[in-house]
Amino acid sequence: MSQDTPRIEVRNLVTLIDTPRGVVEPVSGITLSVAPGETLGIVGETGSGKSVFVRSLMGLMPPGARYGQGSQVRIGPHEMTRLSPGQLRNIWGREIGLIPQDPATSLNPVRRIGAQLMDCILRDPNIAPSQRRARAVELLSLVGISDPERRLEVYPHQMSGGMRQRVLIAIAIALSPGVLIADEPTTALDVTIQRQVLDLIQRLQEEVQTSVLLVSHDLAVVAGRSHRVGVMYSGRLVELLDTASLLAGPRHPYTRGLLNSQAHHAPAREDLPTIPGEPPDIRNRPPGCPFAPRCPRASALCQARMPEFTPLSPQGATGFACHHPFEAGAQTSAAPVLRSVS
Ligand SMILES: Nc1ncnc2c1ncn2[C@@H]1O[C@H](COP(=O)(O)OP(=O)(O)OP(=O)(O)O)[C@@H](O)[C@H]1O
Repeated sequence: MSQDTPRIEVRNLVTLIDTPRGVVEPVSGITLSVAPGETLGIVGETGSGKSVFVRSLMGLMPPGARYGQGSQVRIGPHEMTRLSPGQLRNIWGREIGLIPQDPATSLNPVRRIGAQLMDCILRDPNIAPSQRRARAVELLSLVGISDPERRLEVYPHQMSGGMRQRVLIAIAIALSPGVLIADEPTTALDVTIQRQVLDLIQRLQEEVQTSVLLVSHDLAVVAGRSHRVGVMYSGRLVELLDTASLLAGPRHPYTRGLLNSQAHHAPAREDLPTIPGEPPDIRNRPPGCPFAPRCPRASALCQARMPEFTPLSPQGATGFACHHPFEAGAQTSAAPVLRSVS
């Protein structure tokens, strides 16, 4: 596999979930790839399908969920949609590491930090049993935990939320996976700690050339840290753009609305409207573009037909799905606000 081969390659990913009220499709035809050493941000409102998407990438499907026909998810050399549970468990940690949302519930409360780290380290055939403790100390130092020898002996409740999140990052990188998925890694943390944790993920990404998928409902969190940003709406990828284009003026009206709504980070400004209305219920999606009912530019065409993804660069590394996109670079008044917070 060459240096340039994407580490993550997703083609037409559809995730279906059987529910008592019928089948729902929280992830609906997503295609994207992530290069070695690249950080791709994934942003979308609550319920847009981000969590089901990242779990589908890992083969960690919710109960009752399955891949739609023709879905492809390649992580490194593995086609995830075809693996057995045993094969998947072997890949988790080695090829793909997950930094979960909530450090408070993701660690075992009754086991010491060192023991939890050791569970991962002992899966590494290159680390001799006599070196495992040293490796645990090294990992805690790497994620910026001071006095690591002593911290191996403590329980999760004896650490702050930010420190627990660092431990989870140490666990995620213990086997040096080529891909790290950070699913809302800072939602549960206060703003200063948020920044430190994001800095840490970025530093690890740069030092080790990991590919990172950084998932957040908050565009400001991903904008300053990602090479490209994918915008999800109602289970679909509506825009995929490089960060410079995001700040210069996105093409999709939803991305613009999202950008404008980020003004909540700054003092209220009347010239930055938020998006009126609610996303559609996925049990009852409109036939055309799911954003049409809220979109100021929507026409009869949008109500009737879902727009195709229009690629703007080779292999669809960037593009948008909209019948009435904004002109490239057409300014939005929110970009300076976003630039100042990321
Ligand atoms: N196990 C499930 N059974 C049925 N529907 C589900 C299941 N899990 C998720 N969904 C639905 O799929 C949609 C997407 O959910 P998902 O949790 O992926 O959104 P999200 O963007 O990650 O939101 P949040 O930021 O709140 O986590 C939602 O409408 C949700 O109700």
